[in-house]
Amino acid sequence: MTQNKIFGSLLLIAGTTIGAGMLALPIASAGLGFGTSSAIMLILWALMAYTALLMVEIHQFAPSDASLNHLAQRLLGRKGQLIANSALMFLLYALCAAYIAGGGEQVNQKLSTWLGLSLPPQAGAILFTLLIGAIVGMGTHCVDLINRGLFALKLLALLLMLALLLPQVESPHLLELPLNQGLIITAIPVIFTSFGFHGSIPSVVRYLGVEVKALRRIMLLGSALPLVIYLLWQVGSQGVLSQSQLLENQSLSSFINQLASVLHSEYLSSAISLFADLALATSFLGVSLGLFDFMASTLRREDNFSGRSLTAAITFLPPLGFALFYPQGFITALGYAAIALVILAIFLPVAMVWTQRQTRDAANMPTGYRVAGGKFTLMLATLCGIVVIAAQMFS
Ligand SMILES: N[C@@H](Cc1ccccc1)C(=O)O
Repeated sequence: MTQNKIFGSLLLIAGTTIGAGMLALPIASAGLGFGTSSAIMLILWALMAYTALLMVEIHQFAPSDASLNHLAQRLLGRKGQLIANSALMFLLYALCAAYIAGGGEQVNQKLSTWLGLSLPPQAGAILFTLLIGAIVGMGTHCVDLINRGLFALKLLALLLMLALLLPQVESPHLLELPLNQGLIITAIPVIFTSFGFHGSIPSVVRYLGVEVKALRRIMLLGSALPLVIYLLWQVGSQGVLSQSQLLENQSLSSFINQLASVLHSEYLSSAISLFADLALATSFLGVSLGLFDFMASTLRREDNFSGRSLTAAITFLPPLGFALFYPQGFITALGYAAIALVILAIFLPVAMVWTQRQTRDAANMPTGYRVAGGKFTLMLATLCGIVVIAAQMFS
């Protein structure tokens, strides 16, 4: 196993995590203040890193090409497999819906500033979906090539944005107290989704092989990197805008415009807008390709033009429908994604580890690697998952 592969896997995990959800962080945590929102971020990061380690514990006794579907079936039976597949489908649909709504807002914004067109909000969503849908329809190879290029650009735009934004921070903004503690409830699900990446764990295991030590390091570092970047992004955005200014903007494009208007730098506004566009495009490409492949294998359509068109329609029309009804539904859809993500990234890993530990102990098999904390931590993680779902239901 080369250092190169480890580095590649780290980037894969960090790259899936740092998506358009990051754009929602300052909007969703508006009114909470920097201190409270950072504390929530730390807790949710620890939760996600813990369950990623649980997945490593599960993968160690399975073939290196095992998918989530396979693991759920082996450890939890048909019912577990059904739950895993339904949660995955719901997660991918909700994320696509969020990305289309967010991307649509950005496209509309561009059309009005560049061409002076003022189109209904739905037009942007349709254009954005057609563009990304056409790329996904051309196949994995095409998505891979375009995604690599956009991904590299996204990282550059991110670094540039942070480098320009951080010097403008005014520390008094960062010390503001929460305006309303009740806002925590709306913030939790969105922050939780922004730390999600668990769908990529099987791909990393397949790529690296079942190397427990390396996998553990990758899960911890690959999720810690987004944590650092998110905290810097929060310092940047919450340090430039006051809590009440942040609270005024509940849509993506108005938040970006607001940031641009208080920052007296053309470059910085362009870097933020460029990063937002790239984050939306790469997230949507990655997630919709996942959904497309999932649908293609579930429906077993043939791989010809009519088969692919039908799969594309099933992949893109439902989330587009959502975005047409709720053009400002970016944050809302990210919140709903959290429900499915709790099932996939908390409940399933906990249930699978629980079963695996019990069967191995009962049969006196070697324990192998076990994540620290025992039953208590498994139950604590489950409780946190219930809190996230409850927060989404009541917000
Ligand atoms: N973390 C991603 C969302 C995501 C969740 C779960 C799996 C994959 C992606 C984002 O910020 O956009």
